[in-house]
Amino acid sequence: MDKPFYVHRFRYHFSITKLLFWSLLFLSLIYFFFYHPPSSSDSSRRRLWGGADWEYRVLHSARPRSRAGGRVVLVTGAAGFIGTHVSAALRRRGDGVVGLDNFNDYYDTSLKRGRASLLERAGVFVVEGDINDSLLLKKLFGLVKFSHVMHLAAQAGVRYAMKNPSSYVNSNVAGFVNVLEVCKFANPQPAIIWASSSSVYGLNTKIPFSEKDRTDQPSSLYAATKKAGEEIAHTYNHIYGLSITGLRFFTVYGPWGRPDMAYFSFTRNILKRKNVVIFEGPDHSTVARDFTYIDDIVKGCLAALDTAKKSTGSGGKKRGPAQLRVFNLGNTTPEPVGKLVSTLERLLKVKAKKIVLPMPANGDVLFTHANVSLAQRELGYKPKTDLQAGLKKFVRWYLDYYSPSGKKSAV
Ligand SMILES: O=C(O)[C@H]1O[C@H](OP(=O)(O)OP(=O)(O)OC[C@H]2O[C@@H](n3ccc(=O)[nH]c3=O)[C@H](O)[C@@H]2O)[C@H](O)[C@@H](O)[C@@H]1O
Repeated sequence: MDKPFYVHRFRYHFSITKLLFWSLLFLSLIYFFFYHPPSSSDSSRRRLWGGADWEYRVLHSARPRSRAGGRVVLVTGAAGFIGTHVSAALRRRGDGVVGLDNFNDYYDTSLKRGRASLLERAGVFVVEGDINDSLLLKKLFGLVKFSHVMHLAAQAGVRYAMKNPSSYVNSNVAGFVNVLEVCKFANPQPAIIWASSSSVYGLNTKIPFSEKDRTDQPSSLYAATKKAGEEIAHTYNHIYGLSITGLRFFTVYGPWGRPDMAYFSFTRNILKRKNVVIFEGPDHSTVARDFTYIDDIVKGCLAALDTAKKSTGSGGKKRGPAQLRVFNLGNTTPEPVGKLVSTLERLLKVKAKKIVLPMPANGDVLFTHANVSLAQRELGYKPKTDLQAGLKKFVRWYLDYYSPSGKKSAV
């Protein structure tokens, strides 16, 4: 028997509604996943900072212990290796310190979180955010009158630049410009001390490397972005009167160090009985580095900050010439990578499984050696820790940190 007319009509409407419902659901899912990736949206990034409690923590951290003449320092890359040690040292002597770090996953983020917890206990709040986030930087400068910016946030590592070139441009060029842009409008403008690198000497063969030597032959994109930073610093100093000091660090090592660096990964591999690859130069020549211990670097950073003159601009305009400096901070005693390995073997009491390979064309240079006479004259910089003594402290920290009950050592 034929169904009544209204039954057909009802079925027809029902299937149209169903079709509409599923199409809308499908379209909204496409919109959600393709146009709204949850991890990269501005709003989700912004949720990491802001609010009354957050502001209180920033202001509390920024307060110097002695109100008269205390410095107030923004340390970018504060959860990084050098950033942690410098922040802790500034706080120990009574300066106001606010840290900033994006906690990216270039290496083990739990190590970065561990460093930030140490700083937290020392009275330094590490704001989670990116140097490319202008809103965040403006907010921080709106809350706090920073006298100095210690800009240590960067994409580090020489060889990784071949794998992820854009991260170097993003952090070391765009990020640095963003920091300087905010500093130029700040009132008062802060003095800026920032991390350049020994890698700017590139293919320079004149040794030891002096600040007067040529730096126009970078051998890696990492080096090129650090060299670009030095040129950018010149521009902001020239146009806006920002006082800027660049520090060329030479292969810095020590407790709470970077797992991507040779001394750290060699230690891990030796203990795990894995191979350790030692690069050699042409005709079996040794590759050497002017390995510099973290405590010497921290002293150099603090001296650079203490001798930095004030910026001269205001309201984004230059009012007079400002200080522009570059210093080598090295150890002055290059050591072959083979000696790094034999010292670690002795300290760890384990024989390394060594493999010697020709250095691949990966941006590495054969040799670094710092002439630090300028830093000695102007900053009173005098490195005191040799490789053996420095590695001993590193190994002690490493064994403690990675022991089952570890992760408690102080900076
Ligand atoms: O001084 C600097 O400017 C730079 O120092 C280090 O760069 P690098 O000297 O290459 O430090 P490591 O990665 O620890 O390498 C040290 C030496 O070990 C060698 N190496 C590294 C890894 C490896 O598996 N085998 C090996 O022989 C490298 O060729 C290099 O000669 C840092 O990683 C950079 O961020 C920093 O800017």
